[in-house]
Amino acid sequence: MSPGFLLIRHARAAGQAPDAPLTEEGQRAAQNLIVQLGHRNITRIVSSPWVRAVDTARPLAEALGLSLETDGRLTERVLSGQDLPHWQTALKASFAVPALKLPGGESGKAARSRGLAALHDAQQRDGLSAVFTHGNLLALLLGLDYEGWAGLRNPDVWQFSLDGQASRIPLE
Ligand SMILES: O=C(O)[C@@H](CO)OP(=O)(O)O
Repeated sequence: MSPGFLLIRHARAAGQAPDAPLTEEGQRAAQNLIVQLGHRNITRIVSSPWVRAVDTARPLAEALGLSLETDGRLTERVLSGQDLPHWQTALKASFAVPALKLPGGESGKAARSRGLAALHDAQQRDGLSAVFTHGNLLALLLGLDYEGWAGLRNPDVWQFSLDGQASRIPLE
């Protein structure tokens, strides 16, 4: 059986667009992941291709001498194709009703399913796979509710296994 995953939400970023970069604080936090996580048995690194996720993963990948793979199934879940004035209410509803699909958006159920497929393909027999992704998808993978999502930080790191066990790894 695979030892499982470290699921990591990217460090603080300057925006929500796919090309939004990390802030300076975010860059420092990404560097800090080297000392926070470098001693764990990470043998593979897979990231969402969006800039803020890749740039969070890169320092750790370089420090460990691992290649940085990307997987489009780890990109953020888009809640709606339109700007929603009450997006928190919509997001709360989507956590409560996983099949809920807003126009131009992706249901929580569909997002979770492609995220799990990416994890399935990222797993290693002999070590942890560090998987860098985004807040909403991370919450869906972990099985958190709206309040759990709201409590996530940037970055946030969780140990996770495909049988559903999840525990947060505190960062210093
Ligand atoms: O907060 C989140 O859940 C998402 C929203 O798209 O963003 P991020 O990529 O910043 O985690």
